[in-house]
Amino acid sequence: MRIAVTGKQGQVVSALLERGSVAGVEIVAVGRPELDLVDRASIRAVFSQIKPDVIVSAAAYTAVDKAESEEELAFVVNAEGPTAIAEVAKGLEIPIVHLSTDYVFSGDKQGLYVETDATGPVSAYGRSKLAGEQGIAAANPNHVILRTAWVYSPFGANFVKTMLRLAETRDALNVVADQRGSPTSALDIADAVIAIAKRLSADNDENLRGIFHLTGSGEATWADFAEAIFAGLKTKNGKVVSVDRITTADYPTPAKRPANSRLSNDKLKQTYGIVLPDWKESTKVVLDRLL
Ligand SMILES: NC(=O)C1=CN([C@@H]2O[C@H](COP(=O)(O)OP(=O)(O)OC[C@H]3O[C@@H](n4cnc5c(N)ncnc54)[C@H](OP(=O)(O)O)[C@@H]3O)[C@@H](O)[C@H]2O)C=CC1
Ligand SMILES: Cc1cn([C@H]2C[C@H](O)[C@@H](COP(=O)(O)OP(=O)(O)O[C@H]3O[C@@H](C)C(=O)[C@@H](O)[C@H]3O)O2)c(=O)[nH]c1=O
Ligand SMILES: [Mg+2]
Repeated sequence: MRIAVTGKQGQVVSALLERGSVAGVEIVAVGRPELDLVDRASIRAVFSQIKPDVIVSAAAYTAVDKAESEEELAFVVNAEGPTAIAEVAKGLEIPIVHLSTDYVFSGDKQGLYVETDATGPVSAYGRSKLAGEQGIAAANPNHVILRTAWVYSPFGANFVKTMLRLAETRDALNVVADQRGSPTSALDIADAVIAIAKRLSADNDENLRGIFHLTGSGEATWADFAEAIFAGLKTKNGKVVSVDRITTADYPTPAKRPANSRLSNDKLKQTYGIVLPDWKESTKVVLDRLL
């Protein structure tokens, strides 16, 4: 099976390239310059040459704060581009698996978010990703939209790498303790995406299509996540960094973030039998590679 995935250096595309060889699946990464999400002509040209069985739409404008001042560009990259890719997939009669985000929700709900809950993004990034979900669903019924969250990995830019970098020069860090979600390893996402892509290309069942939540098991605040990272750092090289637990109000940012980002993964478990490992276990795996 051949999977075309958008982007070249991103976390999820990098994880797919690594995990694809383990799973015996050919992964073809398509990104700039051949495929630029702001250039519709490049989107139409590239996939018919690759002849994939499934397209994975992983490329995105992910700079959450910067998107507040570049909302138009975020919409082109996160909504118009992926919608055009879904149209291409429709023309090729193949499924598209698209990555979306917890940031499509407001964070005001008390419990876990399920797939049918009302969306209500509170940031430009979240609005652009929601528009992407809607465009894809309208363009190609043969789609799976995977809402994940708090992605980290040995690749690209992410919270784990930021914490380790800051730890080089600091003994204590202020980290928000009133936003709750589930850190998710891109390596675990890649394994799930490959399993889902295999099922989709073999089975037309419409129950396999639609929106699914896909996050690491367990939950944490960003402060909990930072503490787990620094616990791993201490074990590895003895460096001690303490976390001062602060509120969102004490950490002003251009973009608002949901206070509650916790997503129920029951639908994915029931439909596909997929459950991601606990975030603490996967954090250790990533720290082992980074340290
Ligand atoms: N990171 C996170 O915490 C979360 C991410 N997601 C979603 O998961 C998906 C994967 O995220 P992640 O791997 O972390 O993303 P990254 O930020 O690591 O990578 C972004 C990717 O998008 C590509 N890209 C950006 N702009 C363009 C463009 N104009 N044309 C072509 N490619 C472009 C980049 O290209 P290049 O290779 O050239 O740099 C890169 O490969 C995204 O859809 C994201 O919205 C969902 C929840 C959380
Ligand atoms: C660096 C730093 C961040 N923070 C806070 C800010 C923020 O609330 C939280 C996480 O910071 P980040 O900049 O990594 O967060 P952010 O870029 O908003 O992460 C999001 O990215 C997009 C792409 C998604 O789709 C989301 O699921 C989520 O992963 O931690 C601190 O409290 N202290 C710090 O030293
Ligand atoms: Mg960020």
